[in-house]
Amino acid sequence: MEDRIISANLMMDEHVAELSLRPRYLSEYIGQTKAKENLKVYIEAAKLRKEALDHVLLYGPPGLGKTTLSNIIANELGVNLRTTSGPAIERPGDLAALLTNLQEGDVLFIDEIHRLSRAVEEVLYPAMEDYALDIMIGKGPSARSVRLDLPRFTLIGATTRAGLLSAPLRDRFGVVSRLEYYSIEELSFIVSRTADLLDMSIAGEAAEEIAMRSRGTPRIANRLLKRVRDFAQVRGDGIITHDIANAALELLQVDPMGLDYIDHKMLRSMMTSFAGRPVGLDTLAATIGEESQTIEDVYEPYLMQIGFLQRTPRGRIATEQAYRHMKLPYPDRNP
Ligand SMILES: Nc1ncnc2c1ncn2[C@@H]1O[C@H](COP(=O)(O)OP(=O)(O)OP(=O)(O)O)[C@@H](O)[C@H]1O
Ligand SMILES: [Mg+2]
Repeated sequence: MEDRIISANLMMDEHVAELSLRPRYLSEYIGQTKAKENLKVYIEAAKLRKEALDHVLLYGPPGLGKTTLSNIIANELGVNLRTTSGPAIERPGDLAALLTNLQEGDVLFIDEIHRLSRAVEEVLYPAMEDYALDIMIGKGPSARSVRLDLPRFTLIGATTRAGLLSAPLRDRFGVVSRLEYYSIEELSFIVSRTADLLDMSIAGEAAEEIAMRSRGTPRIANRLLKRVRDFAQVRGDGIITHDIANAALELLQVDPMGLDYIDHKMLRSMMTSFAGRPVGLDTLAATIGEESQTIEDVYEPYLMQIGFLQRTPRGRIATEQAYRHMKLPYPDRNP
């Protein structure tokens, strides 16, 4: 799954490239109007009052710009950003060390915050609520708890799976923003912006073509653009025309809706092997040889977003639109 060109997850060799493409200020951050407008007000207010920004939870599918947005928030506030992730904080002491090293107003960014252990989470509650750290001194009957004051800081948590967050943790975020898939227009803009940054020459229609096949995800758009550029340099004169973009995307086996062979395999199997009847997640997973979790987290959200797949109480079904896309006859359920 990881070598799918349309995977929204970060690939091994993309870390450095992404750094240079990340917008640094809200004004450069394309789309996500709702989240952006809200944050703009909160950031402005925090700066006016010279207070730390309320804790922020960002959630949504991979590659939509959660990490980017956290960087921007710290930038706009003009404070330091410390970055860590749920799995990296193994013991409560690790978190305590991070917290005591913060300065007034700093942002602590915890990626994959749904993966924090219970014990670590418990340290986080008083830290978020009262800017305090409760530590135990000594052992056995003489042990006592001491409360340490922490600087006023902002926690930004990011997760692709908000449903896995415990209620007490979720409740402690004052600002909760859900990132949405991007429109074709927004993605075209992102593609053009990236092309500019990388000194590429690209036609408007080519940018739009790449945008249409990027599954609403900037990370995928940027990746497709780079692969199309390779093609333009080898097969053409380096300029990305609409024809070159189409030919390259064809070769990369990303169809006009951004679906690849695994999406096709899954849809075709629902349409033929199961003849359009509702299919349970596990059955579907076994049939196409993928894990249920992967289907649920990675393939399904986009297929549902574009109206190709529906979840019903009895299982997953492909919609009429999906049949049309796959050029298969839609089973008539009301003969
Ligand atoms: N609004 C945007 N405008 C322009 N580029 C963007 C935007 N959002 C994301 N990008 C680009 O997409 C890439 C991926 O974004 P980012 O790493 O922030 O996603 P993420 O939501 O943190 O993903 P993950 O869930 O994998 O951590 C960035 O390198 C950036 O270049
Ligand atoms: Mg991220």
